Amino acid sequence: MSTAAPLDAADPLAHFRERFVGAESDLVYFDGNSLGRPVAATAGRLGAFVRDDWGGRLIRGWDEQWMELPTRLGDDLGRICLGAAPGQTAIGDSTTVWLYKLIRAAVDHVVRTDPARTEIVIDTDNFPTDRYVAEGIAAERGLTLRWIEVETSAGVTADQLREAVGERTALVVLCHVAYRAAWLADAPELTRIAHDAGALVLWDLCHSAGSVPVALDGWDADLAVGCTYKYLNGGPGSPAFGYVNARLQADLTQPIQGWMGHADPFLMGPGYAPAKGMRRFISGTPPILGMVAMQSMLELVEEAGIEAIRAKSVALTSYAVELADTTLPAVTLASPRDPAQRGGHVTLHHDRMRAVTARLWERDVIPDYRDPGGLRIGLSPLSTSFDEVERGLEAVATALRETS
Ligand SMILES: Cc1ncc(COP(=O)(O)O)c(C=O)c1O
Ligand SMILES: Nc1c(O)cccc1C(=O)C[C@H](N)C(=O)O
Repeated sequence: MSTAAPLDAADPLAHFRERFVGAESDLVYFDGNSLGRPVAATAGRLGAFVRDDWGGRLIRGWDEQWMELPTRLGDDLGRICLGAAPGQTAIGDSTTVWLYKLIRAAVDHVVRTDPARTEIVIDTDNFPTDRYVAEGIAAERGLTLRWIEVETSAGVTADQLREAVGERTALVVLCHVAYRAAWLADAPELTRIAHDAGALVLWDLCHSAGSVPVALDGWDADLAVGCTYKYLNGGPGSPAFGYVNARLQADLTQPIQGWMGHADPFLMGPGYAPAKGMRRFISGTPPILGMVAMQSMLELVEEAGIEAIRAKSVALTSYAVELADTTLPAVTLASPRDPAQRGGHVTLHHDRMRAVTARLWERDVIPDYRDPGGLRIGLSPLSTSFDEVERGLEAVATALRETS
């Protein structure tokens, strides 16, 4: 007997599902934490943009609205998902490029004011691009990386960070939700620890923006980055966002000083002079087309409310854990059992999960696989039903049996 049906019947957000492309099909989508489904309204919105804005306004669109879109939409994102007051968030580039710009800007500022601060603290299970960018900047600026060793099923704890930071620390780079195990960091506490040591902290919000409430101003975070193609459903390669706390903006110089970050881009004068505020962190022409789709999702997130979205996310991941416990005895949970320590996905471990994932994809059940032996179940709260979770875990049980 289905245990999902009463959960779907009682779910106050269940009706949002029909507002996504493909939700009517039998496909089970467990990868909303890698690429969110399109919002149905996006097709019309893109068509209207091509016809009316791009096609109708042509280059006038820049003066009329596009120049301001990176910061206007950034403010919307800040209000709806990030707990960030206006003037601190901008959209553009990729997460990787934002990481480069903001890490470089931060360490240069700290080293300028205190040359003894020559270390970037980062954990071994941080997302590869974060680690690689930090390595590159350390080599470029003669800094050292101090690694916090983290198990693949956990994240950085307060004790670990306290031990790692000190008088040498310039910057701490952390993920709010770990990409492998979904460990949810205690961001306010970890931010406080970094600040007590005199360091700045950068939060990677890729796996939390749109799924887990974030309070950048409340945490007193310094910097943050994140993508918009996961829980913000902006589409493949949609532009990322960067946040710089207002109290730091005037002190930071970002390294890609392009014309769009200039105080007066159309002056086209001889030297670079950075714009005031968040605009100085923009480099080249903003990717306007790439910002169209995420607007549909931001509207849905605002309508549902990020706290209600988190409540559904906790219910979905808890249901997945419960089904795994009862129907997959050979599988171990690689994510925190306590929902307060878990983000929006659940990782189940078994040595055969790579083969299981391949089988599932052939059957229109789409999780993803991350070494070592992790089947990742990403549950996008507005587009995922409990029924989908139940059918997906039944398919995992079948595939595990077949591969034994
Ligand atoms: C935590 C985290 N940081 C960064 C990225 C990727 O950055 P980019 O969009 O630049 O590829 C991802 C996912 O791809 C991620 O999960
Ligand atoms: N960004 C991705 C891509 O361009 C291709 C394939 C997957 C991705 C992802 O988003 C992976 C994801 N960030 C992860 O947590 O593993």
